[in-house]
Amino acid sequence: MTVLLTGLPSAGKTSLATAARAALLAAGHRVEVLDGDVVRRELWPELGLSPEDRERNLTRIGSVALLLARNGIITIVAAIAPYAHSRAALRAAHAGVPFAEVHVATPVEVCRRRDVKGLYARQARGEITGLTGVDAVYEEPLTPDLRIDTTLEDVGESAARLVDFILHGPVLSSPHGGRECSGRF
Ligand SMILES: Nc1ncnc2c1ncn2[C@@H]1O[C@H](COP(=O)(O)OS(=O)(=O)O)[C@@H](OP(=O)(O)O)[C@H]1O
Ligand SMILES: Nc1ncnc2c1ncn2[C@@H]1O[C@H](COP(=O)(O)OP(=O)(O)O)[C@@H](O)[C@H]1O
Repeated sequence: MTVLLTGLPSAGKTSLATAARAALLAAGHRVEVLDGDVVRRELWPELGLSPEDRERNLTRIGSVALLLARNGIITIVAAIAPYAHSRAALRAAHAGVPFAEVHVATPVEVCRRRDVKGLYARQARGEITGLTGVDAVYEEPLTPDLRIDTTLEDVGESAARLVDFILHGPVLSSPHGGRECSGRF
């Protein structure tokens, strides 16, 4: 199964992926995390943040995710993935392999307060432009398989909901592997 965690910078994607991985490993599952920030640095440092490169980034992540997922590894992708059409393409590429889109739906004001990497402050000071959710587009998922607003819970609570969804939610529980195989996409 591939699980895409999509959301704004500082929404909580990396924290949730890391905590969910630990819980799933402890329960005996095989798990990998593909974090946008990490694969960009280690696998394709030539990609920037233009719309074309963001699309390429998700396509490449999707290829790796599919290899892992179809070999029985729970693959958690933590990426901003700002474009609805790129996310739909990722889902479509998983034909026959369970796939779920999880919107880490933390509001931009909360993300700005967290500002883990100082990006919101840098954008406000005019040092960078094209920050997703501020002056670059983030197309909110309209029908995600799961939505997690991290505003009112801690990482452990949100991660527990994510793990429960992965192990017991409709995607893996369905005899057809969730809606990916339902013909809607
Ligand atoms: N302008 C701007 N907009 C968005 N993000 C920025 C920007 N500049 C740097 N960064 C950092 O780059 C990380 C990009 O992560 P992704 O690969 O997940 O992005 S994308 O899906 O290709 O849009 C992203 O990682 P996360 O903070 O973990 O989400 C940012 O830390
Ligand atoms: N319920 C929660 N889920 C995830 N992160 C949370 C939550 N509550 C607070 N946070 C904090 O929000 C920040 C999210 O940062 P990070 O995971 O790096 O975000 P992203 O990968 O989306 O850029 C972390 O400092 C984390 O501790």
